[in-house]
Amino acid sequence: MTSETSTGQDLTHPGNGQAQSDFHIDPSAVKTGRPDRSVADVPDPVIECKGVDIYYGSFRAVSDVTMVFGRKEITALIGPSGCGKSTLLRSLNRMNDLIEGARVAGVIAYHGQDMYADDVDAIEVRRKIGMVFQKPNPFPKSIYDNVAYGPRVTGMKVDDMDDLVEEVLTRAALWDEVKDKLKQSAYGLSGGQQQRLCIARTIATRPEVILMDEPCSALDPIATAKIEDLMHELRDDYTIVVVTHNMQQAARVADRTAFFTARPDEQTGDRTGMLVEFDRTTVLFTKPADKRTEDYISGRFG
Ligand SMILES: Nc1ncnc2c1ncn2[C@@H]1O[C@H](COP(=O)(O)OP(=O)(O)OP(=O)(O)O)[C@@H](O)[C@H]1O
Repeated sequence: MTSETSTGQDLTHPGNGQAQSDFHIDPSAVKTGRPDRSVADVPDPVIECKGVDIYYGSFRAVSDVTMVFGRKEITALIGPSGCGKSTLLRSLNRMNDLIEGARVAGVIAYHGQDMYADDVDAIEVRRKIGMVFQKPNPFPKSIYDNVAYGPRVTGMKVDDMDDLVEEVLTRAALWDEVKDKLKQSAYGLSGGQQQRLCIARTIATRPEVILMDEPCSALDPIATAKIEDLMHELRDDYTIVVVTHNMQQAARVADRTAFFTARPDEQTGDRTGMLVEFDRTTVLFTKPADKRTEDYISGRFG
């Protein structure tokens, strides 16, 4: 079988030109990834990582990551279990601060400012850089109050909360499904609806960046497709970073993809995560520069 992307690249022959019957990426997924939008050669940085190491106590979980997250782009972090994707993601809005013993070395800058500098307020960082988790985790409150919660507790100036709730739920592609039951418990929603509510809750405080940690892994394929559609909608206004185990999902949604792997740390012997390759998604999936990337995306590793 020979399949081609919209750019005419042969997806069954990634990288080295050898036929691979076990190539796991659905070529049509790559083809439909970003047909409507070209991706700049160089991202316009919102968040920059420079020589980032992340530790849990003395264990170095992530080693020497240097990469940028581009404005109004979706960046996917992929790689085998334990390579530090979630650890890196959590460091991008100082969520790791909440984990005992977690520590970041190197620089993570938000619009050029070191977000770990002494005078930076971690709460403010998390307001600008929100996070959506793997398992939908609405508060035990009404649908309305889930959305209103963030603006209320952060003291955000809101002219009309009803308007904000409607706007945000509309933006999260949920309004039509919930507009007649706003006062009902969020727990009455399906998993996919709950996840869209969590996205609504995140954007209610007007962040610039949304971090998503495997946002669809607890969802069925239909709910997953809705979240992916929503991500496509949101990228017009937000910078999104998504951790996913699902390579097809990275190929479908992401402008750029970073592939990580884990290798024994030269200093400690522990397995530490490292960035192998970071490129435009279509390039990474069709012409990976590194053999390890090629092995991973072709299903021969991890
Ligand atoms: N809270 C923690 N305390 C100590 N070690 C941790 C903690 N969280 C993660 N780790 C370790 O850090 C390394 C990276 O884990 P992380 O969860 O970031 O990887 P991952 O690539 O996201 O994995 P997965 O795909 O399985 O979710 C692993 O060795 C893991 O055991």
